[in-house]
Amino acid sequence: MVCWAPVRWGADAHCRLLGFSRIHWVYTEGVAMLSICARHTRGGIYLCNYLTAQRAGGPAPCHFSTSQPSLSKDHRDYSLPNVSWSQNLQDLYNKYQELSKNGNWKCIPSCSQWRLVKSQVGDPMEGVRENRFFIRNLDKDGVGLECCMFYNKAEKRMVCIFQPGPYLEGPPGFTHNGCTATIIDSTAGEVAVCTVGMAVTANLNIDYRNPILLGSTAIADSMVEKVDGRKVYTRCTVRSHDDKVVYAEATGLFIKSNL
Ligand SMILES: CCCCCCCC(=O)SCCNC(=O)CCNC(=O)[C@H](O)C(C)(C)COP(=O)(O)OP(=O)(O)OC[C@H]1O[C@@H](n2cnc3c(N)ncnc32)[C@H](O)[C@@H]1OP(=O)(O)O
Repeated sequence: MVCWAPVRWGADAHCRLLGFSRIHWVYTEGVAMLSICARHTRGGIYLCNYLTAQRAGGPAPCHFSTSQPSLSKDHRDYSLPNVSWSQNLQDLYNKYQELSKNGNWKCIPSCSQWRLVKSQVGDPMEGVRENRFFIRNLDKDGVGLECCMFYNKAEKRMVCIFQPGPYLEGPPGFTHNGCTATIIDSTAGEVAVCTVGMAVTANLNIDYRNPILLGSTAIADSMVEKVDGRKVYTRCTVRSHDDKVVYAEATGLFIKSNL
């Protein structure tokens, strides 16, 4: 069975989770979302330049990254703790790892997938190209998004514990709302995909309740509310690590892929 997956967080892991044997990587939102959301970050500008250069067939700018992975390198699992993690993030990670021991929760690995793919469905970057894991697209630990997702199949629920870094600044000292939207979209999208198979976002409504301080630890808690044919209705709440502050509430509609 073939799974057509967009370049997303853990898509590879999910395809395996869902029992797909082959994975074809399809370029979808990467460039568009990077140019909107990541433009505000130094790394984002590098990435935009890099992707623009690639599309034009030229070389990547040399300032893109000093630790740019090579295609032959093993993939790194970005969901593992690193030194930039705060104690709060580490504590939450430990909590969900503990909950995973009885099998109710499952930690979702996130990989920086770099694959050689050929255009199969009108890929705008035809030929050989490189794919990156969008929500963790800065190689340097701690400057972008540090995060890890946990899935609960019985509850049709996905949580993403995360810590936004300084390159994700919107209002001074606080997280850009585009970043929060990305986390919500990714977390809700993941639970939709885990529930029905490949699906894409058709609609996302977000109420931003409170700003998220950069460097703080938060949780995006998403669940599937209803499946109606190809339509998957999800709900997501983003709150502080101690559940005291609600940062955002969202509903999302995902449509199961026909492919
Ligand atoms: C591991 C991977 C994680 C995945 C996370 C995914 C997160 C993403 O960012 S995905 C990328 C961003 N999203 C996209 O690119 C999607 C762009 N849009 C599309 O491709 C299409 O519009 C698509 C697929 C959503 C729907 O098109 P299509 O397959 O033709 O279905 P269509 O017949 O129009 O709609 C199916 C049903 O959904 C409803 N629907 C579609 N869009 C909407 C909408 N925006 N609002 C409400 N209802 C909608 C239709 O009314 C229809 O309902 P019904 O069956 O009751 O008549």
